[in-house]
Amino acid sequence: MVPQRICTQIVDEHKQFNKDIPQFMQEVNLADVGFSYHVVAVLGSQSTGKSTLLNQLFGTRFDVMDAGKRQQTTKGIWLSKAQEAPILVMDVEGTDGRERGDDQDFERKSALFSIATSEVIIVNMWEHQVGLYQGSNMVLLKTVLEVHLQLFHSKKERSLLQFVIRDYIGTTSMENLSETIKTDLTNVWSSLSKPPGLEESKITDFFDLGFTGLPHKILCSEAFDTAVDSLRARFSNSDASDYVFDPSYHKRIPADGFSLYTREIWDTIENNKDLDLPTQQQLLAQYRCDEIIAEAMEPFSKACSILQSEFLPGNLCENLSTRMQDLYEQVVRDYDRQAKRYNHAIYEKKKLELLRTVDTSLYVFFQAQLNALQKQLVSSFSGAAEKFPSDKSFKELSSQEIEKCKSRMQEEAQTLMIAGIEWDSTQFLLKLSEELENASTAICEQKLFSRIAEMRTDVQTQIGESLEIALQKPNLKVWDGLLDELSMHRKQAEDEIIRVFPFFIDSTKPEVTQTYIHNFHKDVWMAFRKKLNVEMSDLLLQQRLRVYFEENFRYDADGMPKLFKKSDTLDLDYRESVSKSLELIKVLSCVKYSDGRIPELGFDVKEIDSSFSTPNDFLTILNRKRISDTSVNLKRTADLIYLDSKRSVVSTQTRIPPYFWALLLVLGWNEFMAVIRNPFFFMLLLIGGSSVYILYATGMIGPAKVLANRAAGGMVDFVTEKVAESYQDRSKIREKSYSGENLSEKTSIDGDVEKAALS
Ligand SMILES: Nc1nc2c(ncn2[C@@H]2O[C@H](COP(=O)(O)OP(=O)(O)OP(=O)(O)O)[C@@H](O)[C@H]2O)c(=O)[nH]1
Repeated sequence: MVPQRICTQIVDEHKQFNKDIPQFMQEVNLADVGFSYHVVAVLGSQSTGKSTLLNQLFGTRFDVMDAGKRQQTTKGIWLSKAQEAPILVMDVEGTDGRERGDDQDFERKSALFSIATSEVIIVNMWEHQVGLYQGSNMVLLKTVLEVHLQLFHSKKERSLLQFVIRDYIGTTSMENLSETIKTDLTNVWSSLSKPPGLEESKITDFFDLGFTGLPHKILCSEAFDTAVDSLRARFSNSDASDYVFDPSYHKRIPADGFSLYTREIWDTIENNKDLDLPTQQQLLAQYRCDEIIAEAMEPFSKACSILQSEFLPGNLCENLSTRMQDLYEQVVRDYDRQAKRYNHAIYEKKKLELLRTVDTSLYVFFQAQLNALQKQLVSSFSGAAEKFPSDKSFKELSSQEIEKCKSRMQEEAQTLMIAGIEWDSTQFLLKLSEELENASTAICEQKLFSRIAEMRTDVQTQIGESLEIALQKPNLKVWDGLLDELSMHRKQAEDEIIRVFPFFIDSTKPEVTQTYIHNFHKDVWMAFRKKLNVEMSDLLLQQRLRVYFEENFRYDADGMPKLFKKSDTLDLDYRESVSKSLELIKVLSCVKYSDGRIPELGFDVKEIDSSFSTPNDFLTILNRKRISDTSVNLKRTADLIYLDSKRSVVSTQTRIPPYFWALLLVLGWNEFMAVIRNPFFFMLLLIGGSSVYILYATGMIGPAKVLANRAAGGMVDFVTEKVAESYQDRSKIREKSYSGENLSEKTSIDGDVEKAALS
């Protein structure tokens, strides 16, 4: 354990203030006692037993002069703590010291310092000094009191001047001695130059005066001890009637500010400035309050950092309200505990500053929490709004949901409010409201758009299919049906929009609905027009025109294929079909009714393209050049088809003339009848016919033909070989017989070979 330091030099003999006083205050356990301490100082001539008295009175251990010498012991101002009471005791260098000669600067400054900082000033003097102007320190007191009066008149602080008469013999009563001192003091006081308004003031307006006599310490030691004991009781027993520490004497400087306060006073005295104690106290209060705020803010800032680290972006922090309240209360408690003792106005002012800082720090969390909540509420609102039933008013459901979200926000803001701080949550509510409205509008529009897009897709799909079907087999009234169908779909969609809109949009604004209908018409028409461009591409158009031409040229009204027997019929049909096809090109070139009416678009074509001046421009598919090109191409295609048909007619007429069939019947009549009448041939014909039919029915006619061809080929080879062999044999016989052959035999063989070969 560190031994308690008994005393320290608060101001050394070189007038330097000790910087270790705060540490000293800690060591003597006075740093945290607040106002519960007292300050006593002793003034008096050198070697008048001041230190001896203090040591015996308060249990201090100030240096005491060796009895054999007569020289100064106490240098500067020493500070110690009374052994059994929270009293700071200052032992001040004696006045009139020969060591300093005529330099009275230090004794004046130390005396001023003692009066400015102490509640009780013990003025130590020998009995024989009483009545002496110099010896009783009256000169010093005059100077000190004059300055004191200048400084204290506004504050009206009081102190006790406790005169201790040493070596009091008792021959002169204490009353007489005290009266003498009072008279001297009054004289001194009256001779002071007083500040304006204090001309009539008395010394007793500022000082209480006390007088005590102490017997000779060495000669009457017992009496001395008894007198000191009774004097000590006056310093320690707060219940005693003559207790010296009247509350009005206290300088109202908390113990933790004692060092700073006394240093400031010493600096001011040392620099010969006017000692403005109230200002000093305010400065001290400001300084200390700032220090206390810094101390209180340290744990607060740490706790805020921890809290901040727990604050994940977008997430709500649990128990935030309680934690903020705790932080707030803690920092205020920490501040109040120490700062409350200082100048009240400064304390209040600094507290406001502290609260502002705390407010700003905590407001960040308040803001973050409400922002996170806002995000969550907007997100949950969007989720709920997406699922709103489509048969109920979106606006109504949305308003209800928005109100719920706002109430939740209000509730949270209220919960986060800290007692002592007023935060305005209006802006958060407004922002939330705005975000929710935006989200609501966006979802509403998106739902509406998707509903309209659905309708548009339906219409486009249906009309697209119809268009494809119609153009696959076009006719001269191809647009009539399509336009009627388009008109019907548009009407249905329009009715649906009028039915659905009030669920989403304020029904009191019909112009909004009309805008949507208008746009819908435009979109459908544009999609229809786009589809037309695809379906009326050159390739598809040529194909379709060719089909149309062929339909007219090669098929009759019932859809049956025509059999051209005469060229003149073919020519007539060709001319008619070409004419119809050219007319179809004209019909297809522009989307309008067959009676020439232009369909109602429902919008201005300039909205689509400013180059369009009339609906006709928008509805025209084939311009004049395309009509011309398409007509030329069609003519070429038609010509080819015509030539093909013509060739077919000619070949049919030239290949098998009808008389051939008649001749065949006449010439082959007998053979035909012979086959019919002969059962064997008839059976053979029947079997052969059936076989051919079966082969035909089973699709084996092809393979059978191949087999037959191969078999026939093999047979021909075989017969050819045999005939060749036979010719070789006969040549040999001819060579042998040389003669004996006749012409008739040769002719007969040749005929056989030829037959065989032929067969
Ligand atoms: N006659 C007399 N002498 C005393 C008394 N008390 C102390 N002394 C003696 O006076 C001398 C000075 O005592 P200190 O207590 O050192 O006096 P001081 O006033 O503190 O001296 P400085 O600090 O040097 O001014 C010592 O030798 C003491 O023994 C007393 O009551 N009467």
